[in-house]
Amino acid sequence: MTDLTLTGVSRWYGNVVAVNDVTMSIRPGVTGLLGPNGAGKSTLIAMMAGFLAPSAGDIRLGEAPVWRNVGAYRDLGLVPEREVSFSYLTGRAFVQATAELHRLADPRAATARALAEVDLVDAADRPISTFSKGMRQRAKLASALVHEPTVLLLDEPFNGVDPRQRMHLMELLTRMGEQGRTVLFSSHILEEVEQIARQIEVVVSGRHAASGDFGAIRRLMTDRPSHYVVRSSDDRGLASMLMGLGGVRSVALGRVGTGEAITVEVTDMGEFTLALPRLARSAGITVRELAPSDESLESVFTYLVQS
Ligand SMILES: Nc1ncnc2c1ncn2[C@@H]1O[C@H](COP(=O)(O)OP(=O)(O)OP(=O)(O)O)[C@@H](O)[C@H]1O
Repeated sequence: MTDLTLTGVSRWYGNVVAVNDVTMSIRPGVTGLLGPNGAGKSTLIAMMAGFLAPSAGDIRLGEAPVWRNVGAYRDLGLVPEREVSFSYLTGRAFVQATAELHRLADPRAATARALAEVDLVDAADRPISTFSKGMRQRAKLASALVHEPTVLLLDEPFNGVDPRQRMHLMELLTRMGEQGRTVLFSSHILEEVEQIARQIEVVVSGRHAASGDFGAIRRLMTDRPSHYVVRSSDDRGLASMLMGLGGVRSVALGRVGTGEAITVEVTDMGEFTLALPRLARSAGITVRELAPSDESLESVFTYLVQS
């Protein structure tokens, strides 16, 4: 019942394909949705929460579709990235308004329980405008939890939150996962995801690029050969030298995109990206471009090692 299943989900805005044919399952426990800015994380989360219709494909909570299904909304809680618009409200009034919107039997009691759950009881009667960023995130979390959803979706919950509050928020999410909830949060920072997510789903350029625990994703990235496109002041000279370089499996010269370039298949990208500039410099060749040649796991790996 608490599994969220996405099948062939795409979403486009005019000509922009924000999410491209994503199929994945989110299970109980904490899952991290990792990807660089603009990867499509917010769009995916809005669709999973039933706030945005997929342009194609299907999202289900258990057996039930989430789009236009009031029953599914009762099981879903969303912590959006944007700030609370009504920050003149107290934390309590804000959370209670959500409880009333859900038509809960006892909105006051539900509000008190949600505020206690996120540790916001002492500050609950202050306006949200006086809260720190971390406290505002917790107020949004209380509002998302007030109807006790089984699935909790959080869009960049750690953005701008100071380290102490971040730890606090991480503990809260871990606890929610341990309670058997399905918790999914997005982030563009690997170490955040690594710290609390049992499962990591990587999205890059709208595509589902990798899935697994942190170790599995690392292995996936490093075990397979990667392809690079290299452009330089002397492609022919550089290509012949690259053939003798450790970790290089094949070298080809030819047309790539709008011009000539070297395409290199490497088995050890770490060694290759260190050795290439040295080799070029020793021969007086200028490297103009070094880029992964496709949009899939290579670029994810480049992204992962950069962050
Ligand atoms: N309402 C919209 N209209 C047009 N394009 C949009 C809209 N919302 C998102 N996009 C585009 O869709 C792509 C994915 O955006 P999205 O916000 O889902 O990514 P993201 O991974 O959440 O990024 P960020 O971390 O920067 O918020 C981007 O290219 C973005 O510019």
